[in-house]
Amino acid sequence: MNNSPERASALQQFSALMYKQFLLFRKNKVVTLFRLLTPIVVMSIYAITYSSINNSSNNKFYSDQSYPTNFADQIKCCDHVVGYSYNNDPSIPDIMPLLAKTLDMDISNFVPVPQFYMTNQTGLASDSAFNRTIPNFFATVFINRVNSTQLGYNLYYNYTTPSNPMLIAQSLASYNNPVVESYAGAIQIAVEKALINTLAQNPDLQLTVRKRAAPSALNSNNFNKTISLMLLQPFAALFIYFSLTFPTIMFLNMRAEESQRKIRAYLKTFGVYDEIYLASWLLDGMIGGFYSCVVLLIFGYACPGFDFFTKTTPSILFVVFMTYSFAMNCLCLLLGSLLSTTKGAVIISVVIFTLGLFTSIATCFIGNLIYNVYGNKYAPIGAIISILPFLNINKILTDIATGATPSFLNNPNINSDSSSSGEPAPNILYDWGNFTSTPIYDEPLVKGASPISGFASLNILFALALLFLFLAWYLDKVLAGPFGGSKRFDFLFTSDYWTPRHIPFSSVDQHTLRGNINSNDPDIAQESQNVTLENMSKYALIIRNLDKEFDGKYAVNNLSLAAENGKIIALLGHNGAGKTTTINILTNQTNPTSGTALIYGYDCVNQASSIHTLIGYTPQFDVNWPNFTAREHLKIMSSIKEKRVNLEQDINNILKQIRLTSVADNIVGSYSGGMQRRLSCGLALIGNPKIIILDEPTTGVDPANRLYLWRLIKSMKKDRLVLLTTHSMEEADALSDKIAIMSEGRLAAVGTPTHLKSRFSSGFKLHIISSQPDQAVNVVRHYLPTAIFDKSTSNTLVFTIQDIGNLSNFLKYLAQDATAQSFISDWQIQGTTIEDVFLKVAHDQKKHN
Ligand SMILES: Nc1ncnc2c1ncn2[C@@H]1O[C@H](COP(=O)(O)OP(=O)(O)OP(=O)(O)O)[C@@H](O)[C@H]1O
Repeated sequence: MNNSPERASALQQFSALMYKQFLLFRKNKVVTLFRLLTPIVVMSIYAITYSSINNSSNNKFYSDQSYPTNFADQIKCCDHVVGYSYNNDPSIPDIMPLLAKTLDMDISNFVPVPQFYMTNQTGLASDSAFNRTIPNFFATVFINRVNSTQLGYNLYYNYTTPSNPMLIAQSLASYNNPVVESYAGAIQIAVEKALINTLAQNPDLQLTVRKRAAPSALNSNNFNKTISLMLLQPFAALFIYFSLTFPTIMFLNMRAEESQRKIRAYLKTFGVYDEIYLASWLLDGMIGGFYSCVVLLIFGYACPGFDFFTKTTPSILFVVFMTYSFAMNCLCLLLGSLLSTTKGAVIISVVIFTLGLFTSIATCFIGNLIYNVYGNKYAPIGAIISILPFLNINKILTDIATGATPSFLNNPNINSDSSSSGEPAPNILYDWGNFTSTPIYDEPLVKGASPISGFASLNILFALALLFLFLAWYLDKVLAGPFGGSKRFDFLFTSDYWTPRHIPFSSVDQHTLRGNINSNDPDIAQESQNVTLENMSKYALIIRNLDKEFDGKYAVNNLSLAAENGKIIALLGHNGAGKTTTINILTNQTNPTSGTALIYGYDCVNQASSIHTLIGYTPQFDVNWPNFTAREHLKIMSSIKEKRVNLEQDINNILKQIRLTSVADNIVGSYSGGMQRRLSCGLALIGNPKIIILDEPTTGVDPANRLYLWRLIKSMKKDRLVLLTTHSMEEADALSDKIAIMSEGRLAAVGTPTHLKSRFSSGFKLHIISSQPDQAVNVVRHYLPTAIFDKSTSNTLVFTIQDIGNLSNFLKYLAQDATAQSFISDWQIQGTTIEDVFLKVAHDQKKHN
């Protein structure tokens, strides 16, 4: 074919498919938001949780609360408010008035308690302050002189004071009642002031007291670190798993949706390279993976509490995250080749995610106990973990977490050493050396196991990713799609795959003609003879002895057919007659069991790449992306199909032909059924194909749109062959130059509409509407004695007239005789229709079988 369009290059197809991925990203807002926001939201939750736990260790209460002063009024529950006791140092009694003054209280509220409690403070705490077996105090102060320059004191207070309603309410609120403690804090400060004034021997000495975090075990140097380690070690890996896995699950659903909408199969008819199709999805997934990886690293290094990141060599994390993303994307592509529905994808997604999540949670809690599954009696579990990426990642994350954030949960030695020695902790605890060695674990807990290094697990992950990718590619070619099977399962071992066979015309003639089942039918016998070498150049389409068997049943049975350029050929047949299967063979969506189909001399099986540029195809159903516009559809499909020169101009021409120019930039989901059908026909026009195949182009279309489509189809046949299937006999009659009727996969009749009508003509049909049917029958019998009475419905009578010899006399009678007009109100004579031919052929076939 000199003027056949040039197939699009792999690069052009790739950029067209990436444009499609970009549109999916831009237009599927919900999925895109999930993919973009998941890592941000998940890591934010971690960071917020971390900082709130971390901040809670700073003592909020002591740092910003101001203390009350008028104690006497407020602590009415207590008889004496403050009890005190002191040893015999004479200066100590002077402290109490100072104390009362600072607290703005009457000295009568200060009551001495027996010396006994001074030596048995535990007893005092329980008896006085808590059980109140002695007069009711809010607080009790014990003061004693340690030496000439030091005064010591103890303060006990009661935070369950019951008789004051205010305090009851407060004490119910919490054990460490902050309000009660604020009074105690005020008393403490007052005691400190009084002691200092006493020691300084200056009662007027002004002191400013700053409240700082209370000395507490909670504020030891180690605490923040311990909390963060406790938190990080068990849960950081879980958050990372979630951030990396969830977006790939969304990715799987997008890919499955393309199969469900049959877009994948449709793209094949445009000649898309399978490898390019997979590559476009893979790149999309990897961009998503890279994005998640960057978000994780930004959070890890920018937010406090991510020792998992800051103590690990960054390149390890980058490589791990990207490899996992690669493996998951490849797994999703494999599942995408296996699954044909989004429902299936959702079910698989839930299983994957739940399994991975449980494993992640389990590894967070059991820590390095997970290593028990390597090399001892649990080894089969280890093998399963290794071959499923969403489980394997949890093992790798545990390797890193154990090394980078050694908490006491997993590795008490490392933790306690670094905190108590006072030496600064090293910046990186987990480097490539650690990553390539056996992970750190507790010997007693991991007995008899030999855990593989994180790097070894990563290698397994990578190798599996490659295997998944290969299987995705292989199954995409081999598995039965919506139009039947594609390649043989052993196609890789056939020479045709590696060195495609170009069938020369001459070889076709050497095929032995098999006797057609209807070979005694002259038209069919002639059709079989047409497909010979001499006639080969005359025909655009040659189908010769074509068979397609599904599970032992022939969908196409020994079909031979030829059609010329510049014509419309209609394939008719009942449901299941084999029309669509024939089309699927011609469009290289399924392989024939035997036989040959040639389009302009190119073999539909072995020269698929040429076939795809020669044909334009409209499937039985509208295949489209509902969120894309007509212009976007045409742009993508054009760039996939042929080498582009004037893309915009060609698109505008097609839009004009299918009358969608004014709505070209509206999304296809908003189109009516007729408009979508027009777009499907427009997609068949892409690349000025030499043969256009339309599978039921007007099914479900309203009369106005159907008329328009008829005009379009008629205009399509200029300089090309149009092959259409239809269930509308009227359509076949109006449009086609040749009709082939199929029955049970076989050719049952073939010829021009006129030829078929005359060959299968059963005569003319006479329809009479009469108020006196009996009289009408008598009149017909009189004028047309050979007419056969077919049927009567209500007052309509139908006759078949084979001998038209006396017809003119009868017509004269009907037109001129007044009596005739008195009981025959209307009449019509109709020639044989294609519907009559079809029914006759079907009837004959039934008889024959
Ligand atoms: N992938 C397949 N697997 C098994 N059987 C199939 C497959 N595709 C088609 N068939 C069978 O082959 C026969 C022909 O089907 P085909 O779809 O070609 O008929 P058709 O003439 O196009 O029917 P319709 O007018 O309903 O579209 C039917 O019996 C059908 O069930």
